[in-house]
Amino acid sequence: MKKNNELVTHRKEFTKQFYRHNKWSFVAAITASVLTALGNLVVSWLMQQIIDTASGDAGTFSLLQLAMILLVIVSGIVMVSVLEYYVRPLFIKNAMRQYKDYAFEEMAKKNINAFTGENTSIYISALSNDATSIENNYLAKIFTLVQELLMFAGAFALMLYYSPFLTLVAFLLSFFPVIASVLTGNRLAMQEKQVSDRNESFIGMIKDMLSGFSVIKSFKAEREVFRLFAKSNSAAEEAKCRRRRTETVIQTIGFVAGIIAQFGVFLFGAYLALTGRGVTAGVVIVFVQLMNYVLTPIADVPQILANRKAAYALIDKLAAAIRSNVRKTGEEMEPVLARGIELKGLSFSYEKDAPVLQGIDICFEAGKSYAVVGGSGSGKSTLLNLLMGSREDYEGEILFDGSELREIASASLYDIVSIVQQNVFVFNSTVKDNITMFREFTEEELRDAVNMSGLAPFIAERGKDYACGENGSGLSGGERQRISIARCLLRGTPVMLVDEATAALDAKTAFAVSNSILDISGLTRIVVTHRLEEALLRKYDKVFVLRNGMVEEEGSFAELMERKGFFYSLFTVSQ
Ligand SMILES: Nc1ncnc2c1ncn2[C@@H]1O[C@H](COP(=O)(O)OP(=O)(O)OP(=O)(O)O)[C@@H](O)[C@H]1O
Repeated sequence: MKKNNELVTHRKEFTKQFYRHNKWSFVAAITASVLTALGNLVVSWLMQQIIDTASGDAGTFSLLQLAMILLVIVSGIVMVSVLEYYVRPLFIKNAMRQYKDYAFEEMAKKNINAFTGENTSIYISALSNDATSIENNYLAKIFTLVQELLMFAGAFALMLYYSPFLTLVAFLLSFFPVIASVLTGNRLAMQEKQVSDRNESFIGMIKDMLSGFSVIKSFKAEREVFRLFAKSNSAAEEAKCRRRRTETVIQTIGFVAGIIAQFGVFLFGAYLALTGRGVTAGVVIVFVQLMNYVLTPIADVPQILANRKAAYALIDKLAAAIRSNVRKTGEEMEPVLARGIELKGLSFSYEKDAPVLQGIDICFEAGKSYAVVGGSGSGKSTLLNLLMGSREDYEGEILFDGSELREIASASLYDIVSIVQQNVFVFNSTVKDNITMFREFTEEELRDAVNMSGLAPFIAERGKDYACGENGSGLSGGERQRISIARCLLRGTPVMLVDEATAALDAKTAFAVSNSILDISGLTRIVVTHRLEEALLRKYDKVFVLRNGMVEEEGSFAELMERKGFFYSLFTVSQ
């Protein structure tokens, strides 16, 4: 029950976006729908008047007067159409733009590592196919719904006014279409959700195929991958096919039941007119027309409501995905580190009963530099990721100047720490944009970051407006890493985490870059490294040696070497 309420609250946040700063176009579009419905009803009334006046039955107006009324109505309909032309697309455009903008803003609140662990296809599908479905089946249908319900009520009132008896007959004959609609409506919602789920898998498949294209080619796995593609493609098309079939069934049942009801009224009305029971020819013809206005909503409304339900399911799916892996808002902090970062009894595991870090007690003092070394899988990257606030499900404490990491607001945390990672994402833009991350910095700040990261020769040769290409396709691995280091240096955070940042650089550049990072004074540096180079290791204030998720040894390079323990053997093997 609580979960249901939460779902509805999250959904409301999303549906609110349709109307935010968009109320007037919504009201105008609804007004146009109301006027269209009224126009249609008045046209029916006019038709009855014209037929009865022409066939000699007593009418209230002369033919000339009726022609004048017709002129007024037609002008009115044209004006309403013009209003509709402007406001309906305007409402839908703003609604969808705001909906997607909101979804993106909410996605940006997720944890720093959220999209490395989650299936991202759900978001791509939600902002493409699902959004189109919501636009067509939910938003555009609001106006159809209003128009049809009004026409239904108006037609029913007019029918009662013309002949209560014939209305009763019409009511009984409408029973079939009502049953038919209700029976088929709900199936559609279920099938729409299935279409969305299959689409999501299909997008995931395409994403994998494109990202792993070089692996597929080099392992000659095209056939095998094509088989997977074809399976996923076929499943997505099957789901759409089933939905289309259900739509056809709904339409056919509605059509047949409608014909039975309409002709039943027509024949019965004709009988009443011929036997002189107070029903004119005009009334019979108008009844057939009004029956349309009654039957169309009976056929459409359950389908529209089912589609609304389907759209809600799509919104709920996106809302639930967006609400997971979100860092809760915490306290604001000054962008400084005065004392240091303390880890107290820190333990963490990705999966139950498989600890990756166990009972770690470390103090990183402000302004000093630390190396974290250890064998592959010993938990080095996990430690850095935890310091970046990627997870909150650790045991023990991570204290920044005494404040628990979980309680620090994301914005404050990333003003204090920044990370240079192994895998560098490069945007399809210039080198300068990739270093500044599209923000403004002074020329001097930029020059310093470029010099320290070892990018200066590259920029001197290609210029800072050099286009990096999609995901840095125009750059070497080393150049990408230098961009990442420059990015981090430019941010100027008091804490810099470095995860194997120099792995892709040649030995000489790697040494120069590491050296310049180690020479910055006042910066707290925690560097994960596999490169066990004495000249560099001697520059760290302390080296922490991890083994099976625990701190096996700690001390300066000289102390560790003297101890002749685990580090000593790691170091000597690597030389
Ligand atoms: N997202 C994850 N889900 C589950 N297990 C993970 C995840 N990331 C890492 N692990 C596991 O946690 C352990 C520690 O990994 P981590 O990347 O922290 O080690 P590392 O010391 O940085 O290794 P390397 O030097 O090879 O990069 C490994 O056994 C790894 O398989």
